[in-house]
Amino acid sequence: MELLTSGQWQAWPLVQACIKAAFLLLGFKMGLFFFEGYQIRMKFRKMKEQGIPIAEPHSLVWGHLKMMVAIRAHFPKDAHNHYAQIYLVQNWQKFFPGAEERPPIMYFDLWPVLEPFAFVVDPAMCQDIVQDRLQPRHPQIKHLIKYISGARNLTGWDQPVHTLWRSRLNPGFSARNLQSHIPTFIEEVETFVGLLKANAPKDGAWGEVFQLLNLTTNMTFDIICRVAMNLDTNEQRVGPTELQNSMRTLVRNHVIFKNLGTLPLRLSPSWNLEAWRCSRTLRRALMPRIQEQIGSGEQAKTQKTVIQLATKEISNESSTGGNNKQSLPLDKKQYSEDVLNLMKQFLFAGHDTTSTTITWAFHFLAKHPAALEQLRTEHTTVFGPDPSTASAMLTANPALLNALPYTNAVIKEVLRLSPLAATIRRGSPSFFFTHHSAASGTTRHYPTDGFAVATGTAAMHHDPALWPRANEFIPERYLVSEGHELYPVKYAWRPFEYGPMNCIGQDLALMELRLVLLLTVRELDVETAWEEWDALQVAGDEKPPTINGDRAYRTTNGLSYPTDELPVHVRLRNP
Ligand code: HEM
Repeated sequence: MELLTSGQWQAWPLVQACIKAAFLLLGFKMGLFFFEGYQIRMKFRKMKEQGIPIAEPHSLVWGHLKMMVAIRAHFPKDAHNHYAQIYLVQNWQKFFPGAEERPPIMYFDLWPVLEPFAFVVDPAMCQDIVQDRLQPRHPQIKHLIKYISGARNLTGWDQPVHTLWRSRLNPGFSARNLQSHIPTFIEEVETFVGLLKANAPKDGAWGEVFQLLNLTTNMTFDIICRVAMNLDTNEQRVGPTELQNSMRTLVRNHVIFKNLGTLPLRLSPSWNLEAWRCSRTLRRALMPRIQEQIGSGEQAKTQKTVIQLATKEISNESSTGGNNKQSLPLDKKQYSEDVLNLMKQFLFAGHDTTSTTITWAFHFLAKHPAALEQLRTEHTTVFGPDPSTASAMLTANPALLNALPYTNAVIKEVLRLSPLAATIRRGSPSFFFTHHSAASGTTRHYPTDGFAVATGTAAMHHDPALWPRANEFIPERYLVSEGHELYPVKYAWRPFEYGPMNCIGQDLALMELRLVLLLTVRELDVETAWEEWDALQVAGDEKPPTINGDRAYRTTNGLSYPTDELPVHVRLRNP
């Protein structure tokens, strides 16, 4: 007993010292944390003193946090942050009193929630950072995909590894290879049209309301699985499979920034377990097919998959000794792991994006009957009056899909008004933007050191200085000649970004969109059906939220799903 007491007594100073050290360490860390915050606030002050436009109000305590909260209060809680960007660019005079023109960059001090952000809203300056003086992606954008695809993927790699992998993967996404997949596209889109028709009564009346995003997602998932690795999961008929469920769980819950707000999630064991479980399901479903496809690199004669073509590129690199391509020594196990990560990235980027855009296309067309009529007229002119012959004509002559200028213009306008993504690049001490102001005749340098530099695509796409009648749906913008007031400013349209890290899947997405419109709009009317939908929801006194009077707005769900995944009803046009 005595021994125990004396043992406790001896240990006590050590325990005390440890507690003291822990408190000291915590205090030191807290000190560093607040010092970092103070430095950031002061940096903004200094920039303002140097004449760089800084949005107001900027306070020493809150930075721009209060301003952002006030802007967000204009919109429903689940509205995408694109609306805050658009609000800023359309009301810039409020935030930059005294400025002669809309600043080309908007700097935001959101510490401690996010690191300092620089939103570039000038198309030429965006080009500078993504193309002319290409800067690497910022860790935040790499973090977005981390829980789906790890660190080794096209978003994770910097130069020169990125360049090498792009050259291996580009053939699979080339227009030529995609054309060879036209029969696959047609088959999947016809299934989609069949499922839409199943929701339309035979007598030409409107059918029951349903959520369109579910059908578009199944279709785009089927297409990307087949094009990338010849995997036919048949989500449209038998889905959602475990594979798609796991991918959708990851997209819904695990595509997050690394910031203070997401810290509780990132520390949560159940959240991490969910990510791990989904990744395990994806590996089990995809790896056997990947290994099979790597082994059959040379075999497929027509309709080559992305994996087969990448493997072929690699064998060409080895046979030419890797020459000027900075080829990496190929470790087969590592190669399969890299391909797995890439396939997960393609499945993610290749289904959610296009499916969301398709829902927006139907939304805008339903609201603009004149544009819808013109679209139908173009399809009839090119493919003849009988809609049921379009698929056969296209199979015989895939180039017809490129002969639809109005359809293209509609898709471009949909992507302008509802862009999905942008890029974030790393700022650096040596990278300054230079901008000449036509209003003041002055040239100014804008710093990027310590900033996450984002292209403000949603803001630019709605900027009245770049797009006359910016909020209106006008496909004709892309059809007028240079000199016309609607003629687009160069590089102002950037839904797929530009430069060596632009969207690898843009041709695939555009083909899917064209084909869906071609095979749908002459067969069916697709209309949003909010009244029916709202009547089915749990009744409450609160009126459902809207933006600019519209029930359909971009939400924070997925990449920017429309509200309630766009409830629609459909009817046959030729019952
Ligand atoms: C409407 C549809 C789509 C939109 C709006 C879109 C948009 C974008 C944007 C803006 C980027 C650039 C991000 C950055 O620079 O950080 C990007 C990159 C990427 N997209 Fe898409 N995308 C679409 C469809 C697709 C499809 C169908 C695929 C198919 C696999 C795909 C795969 C990718 C990949 C892999 C990257 C990274 C490219 C690289 O780093 O080299 N996307 N996309």
